[in-house]
Amino acid sequence: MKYHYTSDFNHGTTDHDEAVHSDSAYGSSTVDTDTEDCQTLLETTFNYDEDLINKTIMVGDSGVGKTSLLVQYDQGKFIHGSFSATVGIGFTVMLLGDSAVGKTCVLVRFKDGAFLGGNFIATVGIDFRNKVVTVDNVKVKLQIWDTAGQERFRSVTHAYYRDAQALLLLYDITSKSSFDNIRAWLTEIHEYAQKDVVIMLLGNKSDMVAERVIKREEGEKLAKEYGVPFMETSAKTGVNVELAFLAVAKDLKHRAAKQPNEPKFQIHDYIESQKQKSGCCGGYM
Ligand SMILES: Nc1nc2c(ncn2[C@@H]2O[C@H](COP(=O)(O)OP(=O)(O)OP(=O)(O)O)[C@@H](O)[C@H]2O)c(=O)[nH]1
Repeated sequence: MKYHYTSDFNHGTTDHDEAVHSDSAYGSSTVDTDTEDCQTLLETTFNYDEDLINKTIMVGDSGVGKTSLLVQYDQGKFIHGSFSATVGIGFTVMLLGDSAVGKTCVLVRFKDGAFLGGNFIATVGIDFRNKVVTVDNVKVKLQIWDTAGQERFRSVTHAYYRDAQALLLLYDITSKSSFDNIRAWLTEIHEYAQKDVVIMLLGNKSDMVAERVIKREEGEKLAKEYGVPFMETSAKTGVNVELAFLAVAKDLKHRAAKQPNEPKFQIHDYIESQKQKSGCCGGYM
C-alpha cells in the first residue's frame, strides 16, 4: 500500500505515524511497505476523519528555518548545510483522475525522471512534491499535489481543489471507464475549483499501443469540447510529461506577470511549437 499524507494533514490522532513514512516534497522515493501488513494497518488504524484536515502556513524571514522545520516534522531529521532560498514565485498543480490512470507515475517521472513500474499501489489521501522549473529565465516552484483516485477519498481531495491554480486531469488510454469518467471529473472541477483554474487533459500510458481502447482523436475531441489543451503522455517512456508541466507553469507565470497590454499566453500554440521542436508525438487540441 502506498501510504501518503502531507504536512497539511493532521496526523496527531492516529497511531500510524511510527509505522508509516511520508513521501513528500523532501522524501526520496515512494515508500512501499509490505502490502498485506500495511493494508491491515490501514484497516485497523486509519480512521479517516474529514474534520481533521487543516492547513498550516509557515511565515518568517528568509533563513530562519522554515524549510528545515518542515523537513524535521515530515521526516524526523535535520539536513545540515542544505540552505537554498525558497523561490518567490510558486504555483500549485493538482493531478486528478481515476485510480490507476498513472498520476503518481507521471509525477515521479517529472520529479525524478524515473518510472515506477511493478505492482500498483493506490495513493491514500493526498501527497505533494515540489519541483522548481525555469520559465523565461525565472525560477518557478511548482507544488504538485498527487491525489488518490479512489472514490472513498473524494471528500479529501475536494478540500484542496480551491487552492490549485492548475489541474492535470488524466485518463488511461487502455481504460474506457477512466475516459468516460472525465466528464464527471470536469463537473466536479467546475463545482470545486477556482473559476480561472488552468486545466489540461492527459491521455496517459501512450506506450501501451496494443492495449489502447481510446483513440487519440477521441481525447482531442473531448478536450476541444471543453476548451482545454490535450496531450497523450507516457510515464513509462516520459513522452510529453515534462512538456505538460512546463506548459502549465508557463501559462501560470504569464498570468501572474502579465502587463495590461500584453497578449494572453496561448498554451495550445506553445504545446504545438514545443512538440514540433522535439519532433514528438502525442495529440493536442
Ligand atoms: N505502461 C505504463 N504503465 C503505467 C504508466 N503510468 C502508470 N502506469 C502503471 O499504472 C499503474 C497505476 O499507476 P499509479 O501512478 O500508481 O496510478 P494513480 O493514478 O496514481 O492511482 P491512485 O493512486 O489510485 O489514484 C501502475 O502499475 C503503473 O506502473 C504509463 O505511462 N505506462
